[in-house]
Amino acid sequence: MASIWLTKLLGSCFRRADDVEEKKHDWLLPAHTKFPKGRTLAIVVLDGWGEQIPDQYNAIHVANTPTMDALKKGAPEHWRLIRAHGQAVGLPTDEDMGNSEVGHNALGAGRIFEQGAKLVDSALSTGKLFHGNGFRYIQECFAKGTLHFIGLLSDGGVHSRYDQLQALMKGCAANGARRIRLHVLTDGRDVLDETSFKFVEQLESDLRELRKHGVDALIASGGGRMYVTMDRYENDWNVVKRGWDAQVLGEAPHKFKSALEALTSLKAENPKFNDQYCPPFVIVDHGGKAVGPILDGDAVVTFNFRADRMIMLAKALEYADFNKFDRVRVPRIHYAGMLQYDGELKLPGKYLVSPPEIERTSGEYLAKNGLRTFACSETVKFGHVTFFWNGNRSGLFNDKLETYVEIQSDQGITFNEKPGMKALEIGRKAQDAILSGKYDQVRVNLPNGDMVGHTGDMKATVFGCEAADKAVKMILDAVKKVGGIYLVTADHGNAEDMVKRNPKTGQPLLDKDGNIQILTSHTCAPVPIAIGGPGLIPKVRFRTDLPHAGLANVAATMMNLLGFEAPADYEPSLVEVAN
Ligand SMILES: O=C(O)[C@@H](CO)OP(=O)(O)O
Ligand SMILES: [Mn+2]
Ligand SMILES: [Mn+2]
Repeated sequence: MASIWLTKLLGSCFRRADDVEEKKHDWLLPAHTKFPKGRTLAIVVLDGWGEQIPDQYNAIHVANTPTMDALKKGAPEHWRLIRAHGQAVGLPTDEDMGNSEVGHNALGAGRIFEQGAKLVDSALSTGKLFHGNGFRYIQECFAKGTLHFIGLLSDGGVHSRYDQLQALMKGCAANGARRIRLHVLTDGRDVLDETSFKFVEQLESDLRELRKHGVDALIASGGGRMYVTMDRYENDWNVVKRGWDAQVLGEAPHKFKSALEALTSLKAENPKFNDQYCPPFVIVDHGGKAVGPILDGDAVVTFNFRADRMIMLAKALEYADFNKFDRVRVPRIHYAGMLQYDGELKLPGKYLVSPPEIERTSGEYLAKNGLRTFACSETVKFGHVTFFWNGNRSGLFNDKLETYVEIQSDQGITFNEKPGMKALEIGRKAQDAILSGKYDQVRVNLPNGDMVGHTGDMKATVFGCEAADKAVKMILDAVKKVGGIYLVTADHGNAEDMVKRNPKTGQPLLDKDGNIQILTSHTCAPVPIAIGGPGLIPKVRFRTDLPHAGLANVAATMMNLLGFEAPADYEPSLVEVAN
């Protein structure tokens, strides 16, 4: 008896040891038979830098960008285009433009995951959303409290989509919500400027419909996404505070009877009015009382599926211990995010749809294989090369092997005011990291094409692209000095197209006053990828058998360039060594 017991025990010990061994083995990347190890690899992501018709509305084409132009001459062996939008990055359709979250997720994870937009679509269409724990949690407040929705009023599909909000409101009403308040953030960044009017009209009509069915449903507050609530990476907490005051406290410098009146009056008052920077406003009743502050016993849903610009608000709503601004009054609420926005912080704790499970990212593999990584950008893009790159996971995998450096972004300005942004500082930090010999991978994001492109200011965007090009040169020079390798790419298009075009002719579209319609959003354009540097062994070239490759093919490429085979389930590497 005892010996059987002992055999079993020993057996299980051995099995456990085997399992551990297997786990460890899983993480070890085999050495590549052709690509050597030990060459510093610089990875540069030009944010918002796509390939488009080379005309006067293409800021990258107009800009003087000798470094990027020289890389292009390496085509087709060392320069090519890859997909950065639609299904290639896990978005619902090929009509969906790319964005930083899905772009950097794909770059870092080496595989295509169904992204938030798609997961929410399916949770809504199957009705699964209304049966989950997150929904039950907010539902507990429906009988006595108000249900508040806070999010981006847009159909851009980058942070949110209006049809999802519609389905959510309807579903909540059908499942018992009796009082609903909307706290809207106007867009103008993923959609054309001043489309806020159209979205507010649509929302008012949907709320009227709900009221007909006995639901007390109203817009309670509003503000522009870049000035109210949707800051990211803790660049400027004042942005979140402005939103808090309007949404929670029911206080704002501007008070109106309706959201449409708010937009119309604010625009009439200020010739520079635009959707992105609309000041905060509160809707009041005839007695001047805010119609929907967030109170004890209420439920709150942040309906954006994208993470970065919801995390700060999620912290303010969820953390008992919070010192970023004076919340004045902290209501006891049931709060759920559309998704969980940060997998490491488990923030928020309750959510309506489970986020994509982006695991085994390249960053984690590199750390497990002892490679040393340096990642850097300025605040507004810092999380892109860290948090997004690592599958929406904050923090380091290994603090002995990784260094993440954030350069503080300018605060309180629109980036056309200082279009150079911190590109040269990022270039300098990358240079130092490369020359130090302390890192195997040095990874940066250069924000100009995107952040300045979003302002719609052509001249400033041209300047910004030139600054980014200079930073690329600084990095390439350092790579040259240490005999390293570079991989330069982008996460999606933006600066290469500054006007809305007729899809058939490619000519710019005019608005009703005859002015060219400015495009502030991302695009569906492919993006360049270039490799090179003295560390690249002879005869390395891009494969020609992957014409539809996208951002997800970059991680395996990078692992090869570092001397490793990529995991078998990663999208294939773009490079080969010719015979
Ligand atoms: O600024 C943002 O939030 C988006 C556009 O909505 O841009 P990016 O995906 O490049 O971060
Ligand atoms: Mn981007
Ligand atoms: Mn952008």
